[in-house]
This record gives sequence, structure tokens and C-alpha cells, in this order.
Amino acid sequence: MELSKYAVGRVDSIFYIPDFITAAEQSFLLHQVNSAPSSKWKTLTNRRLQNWGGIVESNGLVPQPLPSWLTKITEKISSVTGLFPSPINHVLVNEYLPGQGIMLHQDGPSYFPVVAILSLGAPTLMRFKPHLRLIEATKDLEKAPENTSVALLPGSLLIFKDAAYQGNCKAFFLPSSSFSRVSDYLHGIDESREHRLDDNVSSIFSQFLSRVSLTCRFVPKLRRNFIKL
Ligand SMILES: O=C(O)CCC(=O)C(=O)O
Repeated sequence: MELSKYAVGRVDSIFYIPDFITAAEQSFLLHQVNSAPSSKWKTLTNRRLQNWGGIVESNGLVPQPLPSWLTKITEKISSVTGLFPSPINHVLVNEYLPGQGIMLHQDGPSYFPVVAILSLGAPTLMRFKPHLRLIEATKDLEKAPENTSVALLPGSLLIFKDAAYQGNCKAFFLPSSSFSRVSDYLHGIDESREHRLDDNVSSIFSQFLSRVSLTCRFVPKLRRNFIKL
């Protein structure tokens, strides 16, 4: 796939593929998410989540196999995008009720610096905001780093490559051309029922349905499970 055709926003290395999956695939995935035992859900203040693939610790992943309904979709993401060096081995399922969101953040250093987020259910808006250190580093330049937003419709795939995955990207043998400025950006979703695209585009989404997202990543370093006696 020629990914550059799907580049969006005013920040490099963000890609948006609409209709990445069909309505039937969406219903299937939602059904699987909703069939998980209630113990699989972790409830946070502003969303709830399921963790699949194992526990990500600062020094790697204590792996658990992904269920087949997830390997099928993650294999499709890997093969279509060609961005992952090995099979995706970690998926977070987030569920947001109307008005819920996720605060601006950067993903942890254990992940390979590419994220693929599949959206199901309600639409929303993902915001990218320059990190303070990028604002500082570019304050003498003519062009200040910009905020950008991407509307995420159900069935779409958002990809961004984030060198801020602390960054010793060379360790992953990425060509330097694939390093991205997104590394210096935070991403998040406002806790609001209405999402304004940006100052120039006045579309507003009102959310009535809940939204479910699948955040798919690859953790290169695996840790062996151990039992303490
Ligand atoms: O739900 C989303 O689209 C974003 C999730 C996210 O940023 C994360 O899991 O780190």
C-alpha cells in the first residue's frame, strides 16, 4: 500500500485510512469485545479498557498469546501497512462512553514506534499537540510547530509513527527518513460530547454512541514469565 496517499493533518507521519474494515468486520469485533468476561475490563475514571497480549513493563512484555479474533485483524494491519517488523503482539481495547476521552499523552518507551488505532462505534477527534520541548526547541524558528486534529470515523485506521517512543529508534533499524516529528507530539481525545475539528474547519461531532478503539502495537523486547517460589 502506498501509505503516503493517506497522510493527513499538519504534522508529519500521521496516516488515516477510512473504511479499513467493513461494517460486518466492525460488528464482529464489537461482539468479541463485548463477549469478554467482565474481569477482563479495567475501569478507569474516564474510560474502561481491556489489555491483550500480556503485561507491558518498563523492561519489556511478559507475553500472552493474542486471541484469534485479534490476530486476524492485527495480521491485516501489519500486512496492509507494512510498518511493523514483526507480528503485532499487544492490543489495548479502550471503550469511551459519550463525553469520555483520554488525556494528552505519549506512549511508553517499550513499544516499537508505530501505533495503529482501529475505531469502532462512535466517531471522535484525536488531537495532536506539540510537546513543550518541541515548542522550546523551535522557538527561534519562523515556523512554530502546529496543533493538528484527525477525525476518526468508525471502521477507520489511524497510524502514527512516534519516534518519542524514547527514542533510540536506530536500535530498531529504521531508516532515518522514517523518523518522525510526531515524536514530539502528545495525542489525546477531549472529554466532550462535541468535538470541533479545528479553528478552520467548523464541523462538530456530537457523540451519542459509545466508541471502542483497538490500539495495536509491537513490543520488541519479551520477558520470560517467571514464578516466584
Ligand atoms: O482510543 C484511542 O483512539 C486512543 C488510545 C490511546 O491513545 C492509547 O491507548 O494510548
